[in-house]
Amino acid sequence: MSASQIGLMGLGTMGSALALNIAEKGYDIAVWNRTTAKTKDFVVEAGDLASRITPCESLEAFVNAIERPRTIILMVPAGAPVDQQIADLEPYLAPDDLIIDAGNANFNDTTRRMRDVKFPFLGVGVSGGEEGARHGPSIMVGGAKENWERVAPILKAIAAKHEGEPCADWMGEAGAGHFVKTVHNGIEYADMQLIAEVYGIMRDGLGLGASEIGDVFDRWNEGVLQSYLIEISGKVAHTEDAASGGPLLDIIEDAAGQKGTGRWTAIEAQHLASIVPVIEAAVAARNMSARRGQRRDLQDVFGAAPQGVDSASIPLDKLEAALICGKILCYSQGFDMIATAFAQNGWDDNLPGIAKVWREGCIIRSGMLDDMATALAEQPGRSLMASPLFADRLKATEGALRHVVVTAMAKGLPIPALSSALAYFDTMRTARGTANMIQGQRDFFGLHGFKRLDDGSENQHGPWASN
Ligand SMILES: NC(=O)C1=CN([C@@H]2O[C@H](COP(=O)(O)OP(=O)(O)OC[C@H]3O[C@@H](n4cnc5c(N)ncnc54)[C@H](OP(=O)(O)O)[C@@H]3O)[C@@H](O)[C@H]2O)C=CC1
Ligand SMILES: O=C(CO)[C@H](O)[C@H](O)COP(=O)(O)O
Repeated sequence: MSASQIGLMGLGTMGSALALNIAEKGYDIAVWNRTTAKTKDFVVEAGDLASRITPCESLEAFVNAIERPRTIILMVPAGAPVDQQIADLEPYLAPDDLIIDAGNANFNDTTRRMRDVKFPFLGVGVSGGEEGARHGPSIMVGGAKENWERVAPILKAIAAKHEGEPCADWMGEAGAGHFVKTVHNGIEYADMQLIAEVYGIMRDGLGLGASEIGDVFDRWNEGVLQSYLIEISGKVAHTEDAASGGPLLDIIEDAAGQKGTGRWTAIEAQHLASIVPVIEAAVAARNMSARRGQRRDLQDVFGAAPQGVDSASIPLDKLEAALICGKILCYSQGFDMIATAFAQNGWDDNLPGIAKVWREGCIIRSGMLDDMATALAEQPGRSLMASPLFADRLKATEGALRHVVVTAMAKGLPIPALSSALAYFDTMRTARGTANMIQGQRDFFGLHGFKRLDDGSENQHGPWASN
């Protein structure tokens, strides 16, 4: 067989799907996996595509199977496995061979590797789960532009397409690709949490069954909320469990797992002094979900909080509008965070380009992202919330969000992300805030100084009243 055009290491869920996608697009690919048995199984399961795949049992054979200058994709867990794979490859590589880390790396690690790895290196975020990797993911590339240009044809070929346009693009230098993927995942957490909260309102407040809730999500998926996450939420709610004969959703433990990318977004937001409270609320909510024992204990102490809500008091169209409002606010926070990080890192940001790459293939793909790409292009440097289209949508839905938050909170239904979205909106649309009190307190106890509004003078102090 002639040399493969590309190599891929790590034939897990994502790597094997990506390798098949690459082969299907007409590229010859060499593959290697730590556990050799999986490599053998993979080729058997590749069917007709096996003719384009060169399975390798040793790293040396793998590297030698790839045409030079080589391109090698790593699809292994973040952290030490990536460093280990790079170190193991090093003795076999030539100086112009390109390594692509396509896993969910922490962008700080990617920036470090970009500096320390002796070979051209790209940090690439891939989203879409197994199905996306197999048939067209969203691909966010970071690193030197000339390295992106080396692999752009193949990455664009395997990416999802929006009206023919590939959802794969260069996000910027260094760790920019993995940074954008991290914020994507932060938004993914927030979007999922907002959906889970309206599910909770329907289940515990309105007393709807799983299948009825599935119908609601199906209907919403025909409107402004059309998205992959709403679509799969409908499917999850409709699924019956053969063993119990009831909805599968009802017997799934209410403790969410997490691999850490949402947490990375929240941590990075704090480093940047960026404002992503809905994402932070979603990460906290996953953490709270995992404390099942503590929640049971506190329910014993205080009694169960959720009370039924009169169905007339939260009509489903208001709930839909509240979700639309919360979603716009959380995406707005995510885009603001990317803009802040890119400015601090000296990377050129292209927020409309990022929204375009997210339109198809990724977990947060939705109709709304197309509108966001347009809105962000119309007003560069301005928050999505202030764009004419989304300002109008916020004005049209803000009342519903307020109504749902007030009603749900009055009944003790937990809605950390929805309520945080509303608090963010109210804070950010209030020109005269309350931090003058904090500045007064800081100066009172620590002489930290304040700025006067009347004459603009800085670093002013009391005197403060003594009683
Ligand atoms: N699953 C998903 O939906 C998505 C995952 N990702 C990211 O893609 C990457 C891979 O995830 P996924 O395919 O789900 O993971 P899997 O657990 O399915 O597969 C992991 C792969 O990495 C290999 N591996 C694990 N540890 C090491 C190591 N120390 N050295 C060498 N190889 C190792 C495994 O080999 P072996 O067979 O020997 O165990 C296996 O091939 C991760 O970074 C993940 O965060 C990104 C987007 C979506
Ligand atoms: O990157 C992804 C999708 O974009 C992965 O599915 C991600 O690993 C899911 O994250 P978590 O396990 O933390 O929910």
